[in-house]
Amino acid sequence: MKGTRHRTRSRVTAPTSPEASATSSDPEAFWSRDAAALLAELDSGIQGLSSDEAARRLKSEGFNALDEEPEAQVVRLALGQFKSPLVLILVFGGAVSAFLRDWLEAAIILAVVLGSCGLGFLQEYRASKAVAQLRSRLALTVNALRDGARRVVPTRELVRGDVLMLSAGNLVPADGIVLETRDFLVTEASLTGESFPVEKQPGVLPPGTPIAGRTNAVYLGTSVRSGTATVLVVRTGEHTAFGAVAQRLRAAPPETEFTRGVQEFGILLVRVMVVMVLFVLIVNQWMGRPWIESMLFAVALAVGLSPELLPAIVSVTLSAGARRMADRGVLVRHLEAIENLGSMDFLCTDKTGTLTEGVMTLEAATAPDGTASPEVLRLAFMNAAFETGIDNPLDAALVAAGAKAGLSKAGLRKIDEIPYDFLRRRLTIVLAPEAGGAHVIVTKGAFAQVLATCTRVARGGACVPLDDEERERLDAWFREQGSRGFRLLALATREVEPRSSYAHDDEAEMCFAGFLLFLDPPKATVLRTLETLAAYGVGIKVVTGDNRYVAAHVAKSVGLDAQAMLTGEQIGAMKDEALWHHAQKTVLFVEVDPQQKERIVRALQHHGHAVGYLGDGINDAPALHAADVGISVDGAVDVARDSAGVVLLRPDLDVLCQGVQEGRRTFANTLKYVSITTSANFGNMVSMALAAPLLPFLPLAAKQVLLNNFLSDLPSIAISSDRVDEDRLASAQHWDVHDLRRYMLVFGLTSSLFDLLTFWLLLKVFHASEPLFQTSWFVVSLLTELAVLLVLRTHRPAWKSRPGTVLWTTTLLVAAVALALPFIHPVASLFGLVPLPPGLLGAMLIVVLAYVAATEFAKRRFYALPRRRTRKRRSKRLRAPAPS
Ligand SMILES: Nc1ncnc2c1ncn2[C@@H]1O[C@H](COP(=O)(O)OP(=O)(O)OP(=O)(O)O)[C@@H](O)[C@H]1O
Ligand SMILES: [Mg+2]
Repeated sequence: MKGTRHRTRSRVTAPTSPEASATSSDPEAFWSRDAAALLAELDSGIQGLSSDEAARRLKSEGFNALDEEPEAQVVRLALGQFKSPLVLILVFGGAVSAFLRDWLEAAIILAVVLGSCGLGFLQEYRASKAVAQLRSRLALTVNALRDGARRVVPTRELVRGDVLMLSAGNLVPADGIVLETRDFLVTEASLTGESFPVEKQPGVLPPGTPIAGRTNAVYLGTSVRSGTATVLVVRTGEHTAFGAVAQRLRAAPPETEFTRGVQEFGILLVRVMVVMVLFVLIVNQWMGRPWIESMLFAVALAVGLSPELLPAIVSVTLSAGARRMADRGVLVRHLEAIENLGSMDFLCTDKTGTLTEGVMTLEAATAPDGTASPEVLRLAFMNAAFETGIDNPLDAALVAAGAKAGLSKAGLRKIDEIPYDFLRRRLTIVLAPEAGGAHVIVTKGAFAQVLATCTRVARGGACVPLDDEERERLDAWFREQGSRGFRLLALATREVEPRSSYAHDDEAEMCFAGFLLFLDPPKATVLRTLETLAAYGVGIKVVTGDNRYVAAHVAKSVGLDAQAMLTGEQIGAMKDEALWHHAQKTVLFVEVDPQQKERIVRALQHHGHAVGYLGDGINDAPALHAADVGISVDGAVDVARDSAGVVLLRPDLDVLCQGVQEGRRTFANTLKYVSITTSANFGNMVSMALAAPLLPFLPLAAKQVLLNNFLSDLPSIAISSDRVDEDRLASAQHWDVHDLRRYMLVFGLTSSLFDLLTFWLLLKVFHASEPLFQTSWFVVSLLTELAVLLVLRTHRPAWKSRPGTVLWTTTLLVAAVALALPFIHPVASLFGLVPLPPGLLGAMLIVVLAYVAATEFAKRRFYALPRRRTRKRRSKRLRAPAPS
């Protein structure tokens, strides 16, 4: 199932030909133009625009954004309310009444249609507003040159002619041409489908170059994998290559397990409805009733069965959940993510910043033998201070420690930089004295990866050959410090003859200079949080690029089993089948690269688990994307935040526990609405269909059906804020249409049984006339629908679970209206209701009470039974075929 979803997504993001639209909207093919000419044409310069000019352009060109105009959104939402065939049927019914000059009937139908559409619209509109507001709190920014200085500018406010500085982890915010690059690799999978990063360099290309070959241009929707670049913005917003595609994408949002569940369920309902409506129509015809009246009745029935507020309820419930989560510091970017958060049963997490504080301090800079070394500190400081890649806590700690020791960049010049990447796991800076002289290559990085470049080792101020014995000694020291909880980097250097540029193969024949020891202690609260998550049935797995020793130390100190470990090397050697098997049992995945992080997530999903992934780096992006719910933190790089469905405003796992709870609560309430209203409606349908041939008249007039339906919907809306029992929050929940069908049958038919009893009482005992019969049933069916809501909202005995305040107050209110309506004069006669004699009313109330008791009993049986069944279904899930 997960596989399908992913396929949908990747298809959605890999359009066939953005090419055509890109060239047709702008024939000038900017990749074939000289950078200087483009700058001149866009009236810009290497220093960027002035802020006045940028403001002027923003006014005339519009925002650099692909979102819909607010007005268009309102119209789409409003029209969406009439999309349902049921509403159309109803409108048709109203038109027929009008044609027959039955103005009152027509007006009532129209009022009900507008009433429920209006209600649906209002709720959905508020929900979408809330989501938009939440999203805007995560607005992206970019470094741009304005007034000749580097400024942080919201990407929405970029205009043609802006000059940007992009670095690893950034999302490319517009289309443009690169003016200057440094090992600048861009992932363009969203545009070209190519998953390997492409290197970009300034240049001029033939106009006919296809988009995948335009190595001098960058495009909105792609992301920077490594290195840095200066970029001139040439096209923004809808004029970008991605903009043209995004128009098409908006029509088809990605399908999730949740939306698919809702759809499947809708189809089931439509089927039941068609059968019943036909049955009613045929029977009424056969009994020779006036056809207009019976058609209106059938139509009203159809409307009655459909949970027409479902879309509104789902979005209201989810957005109410989203708002509550936002108050607790969890921002939801896609509403469906809430449901997925609630169903998550494995959480994979990065180490730094989630399990640990994420604020590194440099504890020591040592020579290879472990003695303190100011020279190693100096070199490490230079490496970190000249580095221009993504901001990271290791480099920040080195810069801070160096500054504290009085070091500065003065007197040195950077010749070149070989940026950090997740496969090499090292970062190289080439330095030279301002005054001139030999170049020094300074490399720092993960121990094994730095040692691999070394053939010599520093000893007593000189470099001596590195033999096996010395390697063994270094390794032993590294292991020892790691197990003590130190995060460790190695440093190596080499002097070379001056050259203008350097490449990867210059990281060779280096001299091992020493170690850098950092401390990043585990968070104080993590232990408790992990225990809470475990109590919720969420298993924790740590997935880190860091080395096994320090990872094991951290894992142990937060109470995880550090024995169950797999290394990146082992995973690399494993076939997928083997990984499926091992991933479940492993707690600690160490020394893994970004692709392996993704493989681990997929391996867990293969067994039917709903997997959450918590991470903050570019190296986490593929895994975040693959996970059922990607979770990132506010300070994360753009790419990670953009791949995530949920963003934690505080980098604190405790917030996450609350998020899981909130997700489960939201999901439980949505499910309550769906299961309760459909079983109640289903019961009513069956009763009416059966009653049609048995009764001398229609059990309810069409307008009464509609009013009844409208009134019973009111408390349903309050379900979104209902309380949820503790025991329902204790385990992950899944959408299950089979269960729903069974639910609908059991409780629907229970209600039908009592409806038939009511019919019998009314006809045979009270010999009720048509208006009296209809009024009684109007009141009874409304009261039973309300009562059943209070019974079925909990798995416990109804009296042992308190409903939410809004829910019980609206329920009482509507019940009062139901009882009073037949006595309120003009309204009652408008809807054909008559006052009920006390004896009849009493009898009806007894029926309602008996019905409530029966439902309570049926509920007990229903939830007592399925324990065995649940386990069976779960194991079926486990055996589900492989997602690919
Ligand atoms: N700026 C840097 N300079 C040099 N080496 C680095 C730098 N950043 C990371 N490394 C090395 O690469 C290793 C892997 O880092 P990476 O950021 O890929 O891990 P991660 O999976 O994000 O780990 P974590 O779980 O700690 O966040 C680090 O342990 C470190 O040895
Ligand atoms: Mg990380």
